[in-house]
Amino acid sequence: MTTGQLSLTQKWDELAAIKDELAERDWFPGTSGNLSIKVSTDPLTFLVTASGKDKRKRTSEDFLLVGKDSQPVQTTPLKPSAETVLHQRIYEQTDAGCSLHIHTVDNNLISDLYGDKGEIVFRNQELIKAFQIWEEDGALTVPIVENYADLTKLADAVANRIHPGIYGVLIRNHGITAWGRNGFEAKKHLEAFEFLFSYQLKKELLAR
Ligand SMILES: CSCCC(=O)C(=O)COP(=O)(O)O
Ligand SMILES: [Zn+2]
Repeated sequence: MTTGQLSLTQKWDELAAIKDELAERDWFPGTSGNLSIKVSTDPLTFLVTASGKDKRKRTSEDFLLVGKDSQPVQTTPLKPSAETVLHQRIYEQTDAGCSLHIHTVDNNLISDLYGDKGEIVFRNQELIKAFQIWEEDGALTVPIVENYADLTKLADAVANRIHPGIYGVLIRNHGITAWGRNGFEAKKHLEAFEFLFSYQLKKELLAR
């Protein structure tokens, strides 16, 4: 086995373990969601989930390796996730090593309730420290974009909202894509986002 193959196997196993953990949380309803992990930077290659699979199951066909143009690097019967181009743009614009996309009731509700504002901002929440925000008056912004059917347009909309300090973008009535420098950090960010969304929804319900 070459060093390249070893690294690919390690990345595969890392992404498979993350997929299992997110599945445990029931974060892949109806085959939704897609995950990726960067394998090389120059040229850009990353493992991404195959499209339309039940992401709760672990199989040898869960992921495939794609390149900069979101196309498979080798001939394969597998189709990359329909949303692979979003992962590609995130790797191109950030130092992300892993990108995670899930649909939950909480992230969909937040994306719709705050969609007209174009963002939701969290303050006075201990969990924003998961994003390295340590100041007492610190704030975490999560941009919200419309759910364009044209995936290139959607990827452009997401890419346009990526700036320093942004670690995830909500897609209205669709889901969230969150990233981090590696699998651990991407999952930490995703879990923190979902906690904050759930808190906000419960707070708003209690206030009614
Ligand atoms: C059934 S969910 C609709 C597609 C989607 O939004 C998604 O996250 C899953 O698409 P994929 O091609 O990655 O399976
Ligand atoms: Zn999706």
